[in-house]
Amino acid sequence: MSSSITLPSPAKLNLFLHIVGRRPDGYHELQTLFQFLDYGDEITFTLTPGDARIRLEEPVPGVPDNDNLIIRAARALAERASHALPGVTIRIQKRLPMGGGLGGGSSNAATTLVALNHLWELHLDEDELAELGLDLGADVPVFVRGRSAIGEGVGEKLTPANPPEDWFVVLKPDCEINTRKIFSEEGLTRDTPKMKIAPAFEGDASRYRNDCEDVVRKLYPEVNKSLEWLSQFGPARLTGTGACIFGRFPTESAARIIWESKPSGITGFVAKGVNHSPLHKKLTELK
Ligand SMILES: C[C@@](CO)(OP(=O)(O)O)[C@H](O)COP(=O)(O)OP(=O)(O)OC[C@H]1O[C@@H](n2ccc(N)nc2=O)[C@H](O)[C@@H]1O
Ligand SMILES: Nc1ncnc2c1ncn2[C@@H]1O[C@H](COP(=O)(O)OP(=O)(O)O)[C@@H](O)[C@H]1O
Repeated sequence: MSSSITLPSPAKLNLFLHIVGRRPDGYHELQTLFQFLDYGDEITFTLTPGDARIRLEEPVPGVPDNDNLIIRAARALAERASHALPGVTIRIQKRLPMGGGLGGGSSNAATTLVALNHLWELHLDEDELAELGLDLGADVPVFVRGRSAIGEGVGEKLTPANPPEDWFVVLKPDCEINTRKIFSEEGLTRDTPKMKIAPAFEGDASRYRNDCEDVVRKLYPEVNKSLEWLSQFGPARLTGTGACIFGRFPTESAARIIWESKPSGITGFVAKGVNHSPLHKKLTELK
């Protein structure tokens, strides 16, 4: 087996996000529809026999290595091994904005768990990896499992879903949003009635909301302005707790026309929504 592997670490969108209650520990209970994008970071893992260290070739700017979810995921997995493991050097090509609601950090953690389970030949099954991932972040399990899904609880109870694989214009307003801050806002909607989730949800996600959107629009005028602009062309939403927003289009060319006309100074990208994670697709091709 090759001792080096390069794998995608895709973004997710929350096509809708309802807050349906609060747990005794203060965490919010959600109902959210996750879909992956065929766009994200890329991570290369190279085993280093003779050097037991788990290290990043270069730090992610602003994230100390010990806090980096890639390192934390690799260490958590290594603890599960019953024998000495070769070390690993990890290189990340970061494309996803941090604090964007695209799940970049969680996706990096999931790609690390899946990649090193393979390279280290640990044979943990999907349930075990998802459980390890949940300790790192609520969004990690859906990235480990790699199928679009409705998330309940804090996002860890997953029911597979098949939303249409539309094209998206994703815009990143010029601000970083802290998830904790949004969840502690007094004015946040926390009592959206729970929906009954049918298996293989295929409904029209644009009929549903993101309950964080009103609060985020009020606190971050940049997000409000971008949403107003994108909404002219069709349904537009916030993903997660922001800051990124997305508009949905039936074809790539329709999305690109809007992307080309965006106001100057806004960053972002055009990507396709996919119900099977590019991570798992690539891994299957390699096996
Ligand atoms: C909102 C979502 C939707 O996909 O995504 P992002 O916007 O972060 O991408 C996630 O549920 C984000 O979950 P998670 O990754 O665990 O969030 P963290 O940044 O660890 O949470 C920071 C803090 O927000 C609060 N928090 C988080 C999640 C949740 N369901 N209820 C909460 O009350 C808690 O106080 C927590 O300590
Ligand atoms: N590998 C990583 N990539 C991105 N962020 C990371 C990583 N490891 C830890 N973090 C921390 O996680 C926070 C949330 O990042 P991210 O998951 O990209 O955003 P969001 O949860 O809003 O989608 C960052 O602000 C950063 O401090």
